[in-house]
Amino acid sequence: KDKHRLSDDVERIVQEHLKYVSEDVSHGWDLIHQDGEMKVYRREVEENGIVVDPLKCFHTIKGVTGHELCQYFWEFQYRMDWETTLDSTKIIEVLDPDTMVFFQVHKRVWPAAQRDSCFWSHIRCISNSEEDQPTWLVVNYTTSHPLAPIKSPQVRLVANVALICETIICEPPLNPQDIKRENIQCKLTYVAFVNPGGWVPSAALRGVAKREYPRFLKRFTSYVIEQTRNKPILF
Ligand SMILES: O=S(=O)(CCO)c1ccc(-c2ccc(C3CCCC3)c([C@@H]3C[C@@H]3c3ccccn3)c2)cc1
Repeated sequence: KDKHRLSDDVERIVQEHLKYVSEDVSHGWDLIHQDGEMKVYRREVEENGIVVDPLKCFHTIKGVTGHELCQYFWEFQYRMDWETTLDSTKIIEVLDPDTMVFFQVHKRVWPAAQRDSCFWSHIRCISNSEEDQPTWLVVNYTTSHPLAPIKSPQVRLVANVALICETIICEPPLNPQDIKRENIQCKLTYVAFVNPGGWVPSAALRGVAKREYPRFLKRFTSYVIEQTRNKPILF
């Protein structure tokens, strides 16, 4: 793999997420939303009076693979089909076939000032030998970039987000070619560390997060189920 200027950062953050994903949420996390298989947890954390609550979501989605979920989350061309909280998104640099930098303007959430964000976004397949299916992940991590100048009144968000997906084959048929969508499901873990980048009233931001994250995850997963329904399975 040819290295690029962010290769070491990407490697470090991916390894951090792989360590963190299995940490349990039994201590210090509040279950803020449950809808069927979807469980959304949050820890209340403030840094210099700014709410930076970590968010962790676990979900099991039937009929799609982790590769499919990560592909639709990472690929740029689908972004505005499922993302309803953005005014715009654009790729500003491609670092390698699995890593790009994008710039986004988020819809304004009154009373906060409008936020924009600049992330490197990396997709990766981690094939753990003993398991039958690999783990797929996408990490979105804030980076600065000359083509994403900070322009007031917009406030630059700081975020570290990961979508980590395991694929499970239920009652695998003897011949792998015969696997159907009803035989597969995906265990998804979504973690988001978002610092709004400037002061937002705590109660308002906590209310927005509590409403928007579950909505965002439900909309995204429903979108992927719909898009993949009649397509060949992408393992
Ligand atoms: O998964 S991603 O990487 C998908 C990239 O397209 C991602 C998701 C969400 C955000 C995000 C951006 C802004 C805000 C706030 C901060 C002040 C005013 C807006 C929030 C707060 C938590 C609430 C929120 C949660 C979900 C969706 C929108 N709003 C979240 C950033 C990246």
